[in-house]
Amino acid sequence: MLVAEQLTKAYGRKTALHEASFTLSNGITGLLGPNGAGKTTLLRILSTYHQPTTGKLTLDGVQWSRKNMEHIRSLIGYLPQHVGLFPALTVREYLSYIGSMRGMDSRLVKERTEEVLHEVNLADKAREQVRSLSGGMKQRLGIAQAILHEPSLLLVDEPTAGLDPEERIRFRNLVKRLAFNRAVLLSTHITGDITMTCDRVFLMKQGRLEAHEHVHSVTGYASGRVWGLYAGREEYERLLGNPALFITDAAQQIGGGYNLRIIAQDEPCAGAELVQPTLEEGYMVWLNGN
Ligand SMILES: Nc1ncnc2c1ncn2[C@@H]1O[C@H](COP(=O)(O)OP(=O)(O)OP(=O)(O)O)[C@@H](O)[C@H]1O
Repeated sequence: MLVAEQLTKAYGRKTALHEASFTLSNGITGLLGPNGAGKTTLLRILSTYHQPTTGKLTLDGVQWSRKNMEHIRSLIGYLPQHVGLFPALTVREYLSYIGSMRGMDSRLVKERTEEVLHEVNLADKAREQVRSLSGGMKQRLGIAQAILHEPSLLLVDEPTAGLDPEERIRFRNLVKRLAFNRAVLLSTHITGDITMTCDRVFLMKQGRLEAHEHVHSVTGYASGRVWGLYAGREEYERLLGNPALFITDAAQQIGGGYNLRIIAQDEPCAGAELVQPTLEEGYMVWLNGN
């Protein structure tokens, strides 16, 4: 378990993270926030890449310090937004290289390489060059390098951006499986990834972190404010022009009309009915401070 107390990070005069306190236990915690909210800063601190300006971190009972950083690093796996994958190596060579760079025993590297190749479903690609892999396979190889040393904390930064739907689902299931016996922090802009995989959610805005024990409590921000309505083209256009409304979905129906979902304080027009909000709608209400 990771315990963070009052973590702050300043880049010169810019405070990118303000006194964040939270715990991470087994399972997946989603990290959601707009561009510039401080998500990558937080992940870089937790991956030991950056030092916090102030604050305290404890992982599996061990308090972080310069002296025990090597031990702490052995407990953490990190898949950054852009992972350097050495295109000319084969998949197996790449994992062996990462293992030896981490100072793992060579027999253990061999053993773990075969295990993780199966875990991420790349065993049949072991002899292929990294450059020949698809985007989704590269992301799975990124996860393989992150779990090679069996970390208890796995940090994943925007893993499914750019993946096709099948690879996205495959990736979600992989991370879900990995979270049975470790804590995973998953930063993403895709609310669907969080709804499908996460137990808890951290919301971040302007460097401030708000921890939610359940995805439902974020959804709750939009409770009583999301309206469903079937509208014809003209009415849809009229509603689009109303700045007090926020249309979150407009699925076109076979008859030519639209099934709209609208965030609004009050009934946006006659016939609209309150509907169950989604995580995305709860997040939008939270983000705009309503
Ligand atoms: N090395 C740095 N030096 C100065 N400011 C930085 C540095 N890294 C990040 N920042 C600033 O800190 C803030 C948080 O940035 P960060 O990259 O952590 O946000 P983010 O939530 O990950 O954004 P995105 O979703 O766009 O990746 C931003 O205002 C950014 O400009």
